[in-house]
Amino acid sequence: MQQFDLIVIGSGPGGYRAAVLATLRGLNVAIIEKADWGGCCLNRGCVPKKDWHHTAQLVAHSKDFAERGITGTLSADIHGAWDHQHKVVENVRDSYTDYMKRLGISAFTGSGQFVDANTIAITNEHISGKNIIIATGSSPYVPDNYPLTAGRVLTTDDLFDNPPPAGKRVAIVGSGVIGTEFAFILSQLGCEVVWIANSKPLANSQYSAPALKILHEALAKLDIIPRTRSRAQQVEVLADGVKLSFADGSNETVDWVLLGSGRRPHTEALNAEAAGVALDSKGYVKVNAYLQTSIPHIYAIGDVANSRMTANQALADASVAVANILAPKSRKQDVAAVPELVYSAVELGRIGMNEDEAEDNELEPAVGFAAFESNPRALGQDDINGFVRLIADMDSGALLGAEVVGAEAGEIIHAIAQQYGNEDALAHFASMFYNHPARTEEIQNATETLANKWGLSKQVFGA
Ligand SMILES: Cc1cc2nc3c(=O)[nH]c(=O)nc-3n(C[C@H](O)[C@H](O)[C@H](O)COP(=O)(O)OP(=O)(O)OC[C@H]3O[C@@H](n4cnc5c(N)ncnc54)[C@H](O)[C@@H]3O)c2cc1C
Ligand SMILES: NC(=O)c1ccc[n+]([C@@H]2O[C@H](COP(=O)([O-])OP(=O)(O)OC[C@H]3O[C@@H](n4cnc5c(N)ncnc54)[C@H](O)[C@@H]3O)[C@@H](O)[C@H]2O)c1
Repeated sequence: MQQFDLIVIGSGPGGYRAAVLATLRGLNVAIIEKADWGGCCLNRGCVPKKDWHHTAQLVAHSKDFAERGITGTLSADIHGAWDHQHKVVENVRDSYTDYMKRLGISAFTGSGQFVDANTIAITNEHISGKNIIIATGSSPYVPDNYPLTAGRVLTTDDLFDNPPPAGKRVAIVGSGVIGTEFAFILSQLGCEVVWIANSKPLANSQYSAPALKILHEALAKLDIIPRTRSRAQQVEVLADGVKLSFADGSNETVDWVLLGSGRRPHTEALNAEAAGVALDSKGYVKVNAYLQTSIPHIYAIGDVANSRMTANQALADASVAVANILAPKSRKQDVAAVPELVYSAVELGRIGMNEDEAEDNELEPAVGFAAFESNPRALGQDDINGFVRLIADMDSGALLGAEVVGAEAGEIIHAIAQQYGNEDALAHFASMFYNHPARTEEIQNATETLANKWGLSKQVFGA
């Protein structure tokens, strides 16, 4: 039986990152994948979604092209967009597998199953590990009344696994992150979107009221048919479409349905009980602050262990787990320090606490604010929606959290994330040198409002 310092089960962002990092730090590593290398994020999540988001943005921005002296009309084709993301995904997957090979990581194809706390069975063989990381991700949740049907009722996994179905009228179900992102994306890719949502977009998120206002206004300008505060009671797959019936007697007939109804941790066929690994009541693998499961040398990371199901979290978890394998209990997970992003009609990013959480922690939040509406870069891009908002503690001047709304929020957030947790974050934002004109300059402007309007001059500019 082959012996390894570390066996990683699952090759999504969590598992892949853990395997690479552990190898770079000198461990002898095996990784097991039962489906596509790269997991949900690469094959059916972040990577193809961002490819489509870019296409959707090009279409959305083209409405302002005439003002820039660019003439002609643009139209989008979801099938062409699907082909594009497919090529990008294949390209990234090749580079992932090639890098693992070059690093000498032992890659096993098949389903990994615990035999005991150190042994994993894969199809016809057993391997043994001193440490094991469970990184088996999540699967889409399909409500009972939605009959999954090829070409008619789809999860996002189905949408990226096969070319899109025929027909332009699409019902999107759910107002969480997937619903909010795909309502925008599909509406720009030539679909007629009927959005079936129980609440307003991202109503259950930590984003502030000003952030949600900008998002809701931007979505309201699109040709989306909203069915807010409604849930389909009955869903019938017909020969030529899908009929959704509602409690008030009304109905909608569409060509196909896309579900954004949540995801569930994936532990199916893992046989976790053979190793003594405990799950919680919702099916997540139970972990402590060091990401150890109930068996100390077995760790769990990413979607399978954390209800904050993002690639960013899985990547962060991988660093924490590997640090603790190398030096036991040396690094705690800090969920608040991991940025979260949403890619819709506007980009939204956040990190740390919002004002409510700050108050719940008996802190007094001060808000530094700078909008993109007068930012020269944003004006030149015809895209002035959004702002940078910094939440600081009135007493200490510590940076408690931040929000970036608008174009490139997913890049700008890094300048803030880099300083999150540093005592002198505000002084750093005020004194660092910026590229001009750039959207990131609004971090400096927001910091200066903390000095001017909230009396944090000493913390921002020094004595
Ligand atoms: C449509 C969509 C868009 C998204 N966009 C973003 C985004 O923009 N930003 C972001 O941060 N997050 C995004 N996410 C979330 C992100 O994809 C997940 O949080 C992330 O992939 C979780 O990583 P993971 O490593 O925990 O698991 P996964 O990526 O789910 O990978 C787990 C892997 O383990 C394998 N596996 C499972 N069981 C076994 C077993 N027993 N043996 C062997 N292999 C096994 C699976 O086949 C899978 O490949 C998106 C998700 C979706 C669905
Ligand atoms: N940008 C990102 O980081 C990103 C992008 C996409 C997905 N994800 C992650 O993937 C996971 C899944 O996303 P999601 O949007 O599907 O989940 P979600 O939990 O954010 O939203 C689920 C939605 O489905 C609705 N819903 C639940 N049960 C239903 C039912 N029976 N009938 C109708 N509607 C129902 C809920 O009301 C809610 O609106 C999330 O954890 C999310 O964080 C992250």
